[in-house]
Amino acid sequence: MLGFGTLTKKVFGTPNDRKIKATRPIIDKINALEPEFEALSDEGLKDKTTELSDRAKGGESLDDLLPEAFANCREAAKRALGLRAFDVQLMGGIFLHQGNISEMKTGEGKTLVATLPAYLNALTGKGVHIVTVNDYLAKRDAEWMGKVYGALGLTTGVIYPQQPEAEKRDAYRCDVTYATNNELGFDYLRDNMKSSLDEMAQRGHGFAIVDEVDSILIDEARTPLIISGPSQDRSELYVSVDRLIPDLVDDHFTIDEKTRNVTFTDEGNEWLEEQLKSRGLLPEEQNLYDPESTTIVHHVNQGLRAHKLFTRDKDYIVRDGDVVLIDEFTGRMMPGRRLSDGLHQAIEAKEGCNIQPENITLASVTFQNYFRLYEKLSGMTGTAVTEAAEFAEIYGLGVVEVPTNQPIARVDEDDAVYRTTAEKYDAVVETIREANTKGQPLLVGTTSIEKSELLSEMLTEAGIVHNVLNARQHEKEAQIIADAGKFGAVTIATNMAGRGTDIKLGGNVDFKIMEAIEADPEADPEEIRSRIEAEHAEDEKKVKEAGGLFVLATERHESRRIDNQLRGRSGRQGDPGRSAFFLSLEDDLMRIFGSERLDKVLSKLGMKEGEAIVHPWVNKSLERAQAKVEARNFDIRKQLLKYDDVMNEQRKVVFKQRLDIMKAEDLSAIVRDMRNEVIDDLVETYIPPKSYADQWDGEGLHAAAQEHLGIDVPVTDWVAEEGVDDEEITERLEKASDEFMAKKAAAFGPENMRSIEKQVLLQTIDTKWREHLLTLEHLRSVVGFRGYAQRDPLNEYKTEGFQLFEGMLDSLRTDVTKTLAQVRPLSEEEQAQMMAQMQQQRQMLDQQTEAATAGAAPNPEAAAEGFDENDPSTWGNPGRNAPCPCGSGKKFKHCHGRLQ
Ligand SMILES: Nc1ncnc2c1ncn2[C@@H]1O[C@H](COP(=O)(O)OP(=O)(O)OP(=O)(O)O)[C@@H](O)[C@H]1O
Repeated sequence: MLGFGTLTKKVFGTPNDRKIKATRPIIDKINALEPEFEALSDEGLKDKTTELSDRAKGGESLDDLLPEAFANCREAAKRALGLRAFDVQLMGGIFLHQGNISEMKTGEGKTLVATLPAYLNALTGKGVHIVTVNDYLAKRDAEWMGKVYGALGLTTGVIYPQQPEAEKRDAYRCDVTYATNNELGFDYLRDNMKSSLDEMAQRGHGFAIVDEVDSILIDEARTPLIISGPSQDRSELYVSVDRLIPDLVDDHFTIDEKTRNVTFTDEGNEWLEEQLKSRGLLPEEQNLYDPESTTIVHHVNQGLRAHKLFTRDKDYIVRDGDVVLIDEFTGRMMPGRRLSDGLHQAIEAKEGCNIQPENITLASVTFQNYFRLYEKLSGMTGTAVTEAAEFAEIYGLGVVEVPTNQPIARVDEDDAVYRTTAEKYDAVVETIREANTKGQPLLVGTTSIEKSELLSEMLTEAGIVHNVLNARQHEKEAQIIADAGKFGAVTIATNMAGRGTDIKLGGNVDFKIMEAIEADPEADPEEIRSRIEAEHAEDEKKVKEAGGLFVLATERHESRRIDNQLRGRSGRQGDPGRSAFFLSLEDDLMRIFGSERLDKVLSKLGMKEGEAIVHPWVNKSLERAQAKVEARNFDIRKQLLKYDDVMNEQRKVVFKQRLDIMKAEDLSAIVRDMRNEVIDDLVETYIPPKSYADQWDGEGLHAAAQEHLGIDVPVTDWVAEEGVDDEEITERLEKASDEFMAKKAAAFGPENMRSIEKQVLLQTIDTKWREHLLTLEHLRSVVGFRGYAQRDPLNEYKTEGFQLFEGMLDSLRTDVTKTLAQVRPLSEEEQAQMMAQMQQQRQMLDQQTEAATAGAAPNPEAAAEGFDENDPSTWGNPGRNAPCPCGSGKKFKHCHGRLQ
């Protein structure tokens, strides 16, 4: 019987059906244009691009241009790749252009789909970014689809790790740029650490098409991108905080062993405030709950955790003066691993070890916030519906299911559950043997490199010839995939065989042709081509008769999507195929999340050794377990985003200001405004409003003017004058400092002065912003501990985060004014010294950034590594006026530089 819901869907159509129907007239238009575009010459296609682009720039809407643009792009792909986009692909492209997520089943040709909206949107002249999950795909797609854009007269770029700066900038200036989410995010962060516009790599964020959108915007969204570097030495602080901890008594704090958190009681807080003040760790006028106290409170918390929650020889050991962590699951030492947020340093202080500098965040952004920078965002995936709610909530993206071109012919079997891992693997090997005997190609999915190798050993023992695709076999990836669909092939893979792994039944014909040409370079390539194509058709037929590709998975992943992706390597473009999951009660997912009920039911059903239970109920129960994990992860991400939103708003303000400063020719007005605000503040401090003249502190103001503005003016005389008020004094100070700065500008030359102002502004913003990031991190870890249990930590974080931000802007003004008041032309000697220092710093930062980008912990010693004062080839490019790296004490130009 049909439920009421199903019935109404049948009568009115689902919202998805309606969206699909709405594209029909557009697709008809594109199809009707086909003969007209077929008739165009190759040049004609490019001319069409120029025409469409002119019309777009002239104000015609992209929606109006869509049919012609899609028709042109389809024609170009036909000529360049021999692929004619199917109607469902056009449909997927329309949804992308409209800023949706197009859900298209695995193997439906999403790579080609992306070219349609990318081309249309690139007509505006703003670059389009196509985001892939890994570097291999970015490169593959840029090369593959680059032919289509080339035929249309557009340029294609690709971004990759450690790319030379100039090349990277060019790639971003292409019409369409392929890149991974990691590279895009890091480039954005790095750009906002640059000091001039032409050093910036990216040129804005117009339209992005995120391929495999759920993996990028959902799986990876939990880990923020971070560029870090070492901070200043704060060992003294750790030691002073550490001395305080043993004096705490039991009713000062509570400990929660489960969450590994500590909280101070009201009494504890009172005691702490007093102690911190008496030890000079907290200014007298400051309260423990002031936002300014965040950092010290954070360190006290970490000190307390170090003492009460971390036990020597259980959680860590002390070896050669280092604190080395112990893995709680394996009991092994983890040298080199460090606890974050100053906790490791707190333990070092507790053990009297050397305190190593902590790494601080120089810049950070979550993928969620990076992608929200784009004016228009869209995505593609094989499997989004499981996360539709999250896409709508966080990114405002709708998900539309696009029908498949051909009905899916793959048979997905119910899971087979065994009692033990050993029984499972026995069954896996047996099943592989059966399929292999009839020649059906197999892709066997495993969850780790170790497991893939273990299974490989078993197959070798069983005498089954096979290939292994895992990170160790990275180099041979393309070849292994090209062979995986051949008659009788067995390929064991980790989840490297996921998105983008395009396994062709009978093998990859292009590879076969290439091989044949290489084997016989004398022969006519065209002849080889037609011969191999004919042979390949036979191979393909044979494999189809054997049942197509069989995907056999040996474990379920935490996320349903990853499982579906693995299944989707089979049954592409309507091909026959089969998929099955073999599991055991000892699998991680079953142990951790499989409900006890499952266990009971299975034993009731009476599992016998070596026998599997296959029942749809088991599948449902497992999916529920997976859904639970997904829901938990979703909550974590939402929480992360809420906290990150606070920083995100501030980051946007700061990055925008930076950009404005970089763009500005002349910042003297801004700098003067800052100076005047500082003067207002000074006058207000020393000559309080509505106060009597005898309360005025002329001497204080005199000293402050000297310190902050660099001017020595007779303030004490001024305040003694008859009829002089605060306004008058403010004006005199403004005038005096204007004159002082004007003289300075004349000494430097106006042009130099403008550039000094710019550099000082940028550098001060950067320093302040970094300090602020650190304080925000600390704030985040302390809001939860605050004694006010009834307050919402997130709200606390928002309010205090805002106050800290305002405080940062205030101190920014003061610092810029002070620094500019102090700058003076340098002697040649000083200049040389400074240049050398700056260069060293820059090199160090670059190296650290690279290290952080590569995912490795930045190693402060790395900068010195490789440098050898006896070997000029290790010196890089020393400045001509810098001290010679050989250590002679002479300038480079007068020493080794002379040799060049
Ligand atoms: N219009 C077309 N006509 C014929 N073949 C096509 C067409 N579009 C794509 N294909 C082929 O379909 C295969 C799958 O393409 P692609 O790898 O882009 O799929 P996908 O949707 O990205 O799959 P997955 O996400 O599972 O990797 C490729 O071999 C491609 O050449």
